[in-house]
Amino acid sequence: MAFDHSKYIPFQPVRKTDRRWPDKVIEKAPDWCAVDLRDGNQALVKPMTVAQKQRLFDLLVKVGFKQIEIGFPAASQPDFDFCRKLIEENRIPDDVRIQVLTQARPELIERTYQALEGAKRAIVHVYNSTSTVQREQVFGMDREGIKQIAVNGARLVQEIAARYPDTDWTFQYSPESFTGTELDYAAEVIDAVTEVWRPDQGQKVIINLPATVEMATPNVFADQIEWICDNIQRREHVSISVHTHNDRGCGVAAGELAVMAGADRVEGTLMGNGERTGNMDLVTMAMNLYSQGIDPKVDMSNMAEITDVVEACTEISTHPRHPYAGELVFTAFSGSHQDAIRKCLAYRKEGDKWNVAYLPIDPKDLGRRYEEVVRINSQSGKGGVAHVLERDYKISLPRWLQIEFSQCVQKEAETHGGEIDSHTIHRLFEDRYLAVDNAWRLTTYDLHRDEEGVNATVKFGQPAIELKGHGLGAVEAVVAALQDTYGITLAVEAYDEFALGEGTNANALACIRIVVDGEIRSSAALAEDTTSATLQALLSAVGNHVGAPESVAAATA
Ligand SMILES: CC(=O)SCCNC(=O)CCNC(=O)[C@H](O)C(C)(C)COP(=O)(O)OP(=O)(O)OC[C@H]1O[C@@H](n2cnc3c(N)ncnc32)[C@H](O)[C@@H]1OP(=O)(O)O
Ligand SMILES: CC(C)C(=O)C(=O)O
Repeated sequence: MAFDHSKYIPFQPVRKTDRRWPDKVIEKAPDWCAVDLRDGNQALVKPMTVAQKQRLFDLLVKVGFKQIEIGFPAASQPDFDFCRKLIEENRIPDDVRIQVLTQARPELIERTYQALEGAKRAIVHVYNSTSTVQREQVFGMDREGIKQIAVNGARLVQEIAARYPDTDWTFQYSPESFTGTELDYAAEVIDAVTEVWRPDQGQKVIINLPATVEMATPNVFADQIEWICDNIQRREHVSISVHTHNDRGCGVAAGELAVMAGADRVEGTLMGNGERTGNMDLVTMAMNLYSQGIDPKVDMSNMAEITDVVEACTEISTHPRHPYAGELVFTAFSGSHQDAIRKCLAYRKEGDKWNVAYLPIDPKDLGRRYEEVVRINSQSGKGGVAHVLERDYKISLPRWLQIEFSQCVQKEAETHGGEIDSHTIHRLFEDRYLAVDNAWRLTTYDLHRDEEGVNATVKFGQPAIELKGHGLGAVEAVVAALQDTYGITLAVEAYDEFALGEGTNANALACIRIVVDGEIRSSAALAEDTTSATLQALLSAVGNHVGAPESVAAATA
């Protein structure tokens, strides 16, 4: 059997009885390090050109990242050239520290420093694999041998740095494949490295703990981080960094739980590009903090620019459901969601804290528009349809007409499939309710009130027909005239008038529902004033039932 789960070994949980991280709450942003130009780049089908790297670097600086891993200069000429370009062309702002990666191999470390010559400040990041699988199967070495690679690398990093005293150096060590490494052994290697570097004597040191491959649930990673923080020497003198991958889809969760467990720093990439299923997504984690009222210390307000640049440099498109960044992440198609969003937005007052159902953050904060929040398809309801007409055409519908019209929109959506845009919704409304048959087009009206009510005269159609009637109000008077003239029974079930907002040609909208000879007819009309709109809506509704006015009048006579 090819699909055989029994060939996999379950991950062993960390034996821990003093777990504190589950009760912690993140209250401030960690130090961020963007590794798009290194881990992101090494995972691309087409690694970035120097020009693409420059564009992405400039974006990372603009967004506010202060530590940026720019590549693996000893591994490829473009990475080396890019490092030289940044330094020689003085393109690194004073508050930004570039970071470069190297394996713990002498020739690579030498070349790394050549790439960094002249840098004002830099992080040299050296790594070697420490996991059981790598020790046994890749390096064929025991624990001591692997530790020696780390220690030799650390020594060389320190020695060569001393040749460049004008640069402000930070050293970073990663026990690569940390998640597959026994914790006591990881601590032993880290201690051996910090014994060389002596952060307690003033050297800036970062110990980066990678989930090179995400192997367990994020709580297990948090246990590993808390354990290391509790058990390494010189903890208070080093910055503990994490670098998570997304193999199980929990890269961000692991990063967040690791911060709860004591990590000071988080490495990741914009939109999570990186090896296999990607790196920890900086956009998501930063925006998760933001949505909790925590300053993420990076500015994601121009999300369109972030996605544009990342897409252009990685040649990977953004998933429409990508948290905070995807095209559809602030869009509701479902009727009940649309209804709740519409009501919450209407309820909200200037200066209120954000508390809108179905929208974890205000889309405007990321440069998005409320227009894209409600979009209509066959899953939508009356609230959404009403919202679109209000938003785009300043047309407010009474509840009874929202119910009726949304069924018409839904039928259209079901017939054609997919989305119905706002223009089509408006056209459907016009065709179904606003269209006026010339034979029933109101030309003039005259209303006189006396003690017994209103005497109404209406003229409509071409050639003009004039009707007179009497009633308690204008509508009742015209209803009476129509009943008498056409021999119909007519009752008005509902009618509503609205003054229209700015930006429309008419000033008033009237909506009416009548029962004529036992049948329901609804209509609406736009006009200069509410009385004209109401009378026109009434004539149109009657016309829908009666047909050509003269012939019926003649037949009745
Ligand atoms: C988890 C990560 O993301 S780590 C970053 C990984 N990034 C990359 O691999 C991209 C850049 N790498 C490269 O371009 C190349 O691998 C290079 C230039 C670094 C090295 O290239 P080469 O030496 O030609 O080949 P290769 O990578 O296969 O070398 C592996 C050798 O390095 C050793 N090695 C691997 N990692 C390390 C390390 N961190 N420290 C010391 N030695 C190491 C291996 O044991 C192997 O040794 P062997 O040749 O005796 O078997
Ligand atoms: C070099 C290290 C930090 C790495 O990229 C990883 O382990 O994923």
